[in-house]
Amino acid sequence: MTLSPGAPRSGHDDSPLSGTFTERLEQALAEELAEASGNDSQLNGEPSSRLLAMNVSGLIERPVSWVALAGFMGTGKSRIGWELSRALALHFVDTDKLITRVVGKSIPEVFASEGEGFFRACEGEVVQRVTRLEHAVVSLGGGTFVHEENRRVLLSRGPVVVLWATPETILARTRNSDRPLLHTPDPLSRIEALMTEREWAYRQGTIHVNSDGRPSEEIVEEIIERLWNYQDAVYEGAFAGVQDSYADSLQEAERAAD
Ligand SMILES: Nc1ncnc2c1ncn2[C@@H]1O[C@H](COP(=O)(O)OP(=O)(O)OP(=O)(O)O)[C@@H](O)[C@H]1O
Ligand SMILES: O=C(O)C1=C[C@@H](O)[C@@H](O)[C@H](O)C1
Ligand SMILES: [Mg+2]
Repeated sequence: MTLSPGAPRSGHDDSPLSGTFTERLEQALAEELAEASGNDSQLNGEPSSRLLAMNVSGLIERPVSWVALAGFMGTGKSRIGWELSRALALHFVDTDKLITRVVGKSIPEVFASEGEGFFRACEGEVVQRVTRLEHAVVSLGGGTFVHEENRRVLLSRGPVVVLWATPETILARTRNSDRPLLHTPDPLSRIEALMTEREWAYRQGTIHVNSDGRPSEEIVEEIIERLWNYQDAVYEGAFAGVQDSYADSLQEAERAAD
């Protein structure tokens, strides 16, 4: 192992990056944000919906300025997250991509050479960092939200949208891909077993959206609508809280005057 999250790097490796994990993370994050903000080509030539958040008067109106996407592999976190970030005119960060940039290896290579534990430690560091960002859509890895501390940090930062799909859809979307946990002779059974193991954790998300058999634009639209509802509820709750404390202080003042 040439790099440990949170600790100085030792030895030599072939990555163009250098320094401690934290330094490399900062550099990778800067590169990632710069690349994503200047690059709409990930939409495969489709017109950018980047300005959807801008109303006729030119003001940006969005329900939230930070949101994370969680869920099982292949539910569409990376793709939908990117499209959502364009629609809300927010930065986009994909934690899997960020880790591969920091470590200088693909995810299967990291699993093979450093082990899954190392990858999970990287995820923990990255979660701590991306929850300090402003104006961002953060797409997580499939296992990130399963870890309790990650869940706690993410849910205290902002809404976490969980995408869902059936095992069959997940299999179709991840077939021939490089997800190391699905490198098995019977990936469908592996997906079903992992899903059963993890479902309770995904259920802790703020908003749940089905991604099965639906075009990405429809999913993005539903997420935005649900985020507006979420924001309304947050405001109403906060306003009710203000009203409650105002009523309490009035009662207190009345009692004091008696
Ligand atoms: N709504 C959709 N309809 C059709 N294909 C989709 C949809 N959403 C995602 N895909 C495709 O499915 C594949 C997997 O999607 P994506 O990489 O976004 O999943 P993910 O949730 O980020 O997976 P991982 O947890 O492994 O990172 C990609 O090829 C993507 O283009
Ligand atoms: O579900 C998981 O545990 C994973 C999902 C991917 O996003 C990657 O983070 C990695 O392949 C592990
Ligand atoms: Mg992804």
